[in-house]
Amino acid sequence: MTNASNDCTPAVITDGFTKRFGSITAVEGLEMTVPAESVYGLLGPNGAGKSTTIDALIGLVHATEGTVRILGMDVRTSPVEIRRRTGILPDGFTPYERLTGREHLDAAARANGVTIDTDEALARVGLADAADRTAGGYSQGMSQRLGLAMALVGAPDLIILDEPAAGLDPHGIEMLRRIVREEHARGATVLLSTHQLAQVEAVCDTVGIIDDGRLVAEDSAESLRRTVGTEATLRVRLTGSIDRARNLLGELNGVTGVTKDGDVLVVRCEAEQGTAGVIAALERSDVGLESYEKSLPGLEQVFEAYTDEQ
Ligand SMILES: Nc1ncnc2c1ncn2[C@@H]1O[C@H](COP(=O)(O)OP(=O)(O)OP(=O)(O)O)[C@@H](O)[C@H]1O
Repeated sequence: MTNASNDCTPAVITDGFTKRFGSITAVEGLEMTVPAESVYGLLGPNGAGKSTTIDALIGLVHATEGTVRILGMDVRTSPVEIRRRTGILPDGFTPYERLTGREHLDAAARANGVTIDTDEALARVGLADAADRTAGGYSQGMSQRLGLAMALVGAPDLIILDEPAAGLDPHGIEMLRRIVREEHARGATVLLSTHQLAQVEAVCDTVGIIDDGRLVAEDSAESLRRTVGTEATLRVRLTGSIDRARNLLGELNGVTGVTKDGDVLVVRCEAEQGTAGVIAALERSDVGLESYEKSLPGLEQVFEAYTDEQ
């Protein structure tokens, strides 16, 4: 399959994409750009418009207004070529009950005009032992694993995963993350849609946040974190006097607040760099530093800042 790394055309561009269902506007004027070779997380609360957007990318719904381009091609005029170069795990994937896992993969390979090592493809998603069982007897997590294996058939340039962690146990989630990283490393673009922040935090380098049908933020995960502040927090345990430590740190440069939370001292610093000074000051003093935990702004704060979650 064509390697997407040959050019830097964005893997997905939507221009003013709007989708209405009767009087309901599911998505409005979406301007989304998924850079080539990125791992892009489309994040949003329930009903935000994620699935409608993904459905438009994969040709399941047609735009009421605007355009959608995948790998440089318009979804309306090049559906076959786009389909050939794109792997899809749809939301709530359900396999054919009467076909085995192996038969599903063989069918996907035939449809893509490629030959694959079916055993290896099934082993990669942890289904080696269930290869010859009919999928009607698969659990939700096993079905999801099969859907993922089908999305990877033919080493597509763009892999679109809608709520890929649904039904997966912790081992399955670890497998999913490993596979996303491996596909990214071979040059594929991965677009995953989810309302689970942990999935995005773990693998995505670029994030789009959709809320109420509109893209409210899109940037690198790092830049988005910076928009909600650089403040770092230390939670410190001491063997000595917590009040003495509080007085000591209150005077320190770069410290914006010192409070008590039970027997834990909570120290807020302007930036991460300031935390080293706090630790050094505590170590030099006689307050007996026992342990500390550091936390930085995460995507959770970004998500809260950009969406009006109730
Ligand atoms: N076929 C449809 N007919 C009518 N309304 C629809 C249809 N599909 C989606 N909608 C509406 O469009 C809005 C966006 O729905 P969508 O499924 O795209 O959200 P989502 O972000 O994927 O949500 P979730 O995380 O809950 O899956 C919702 O208000 C939904 O009710």
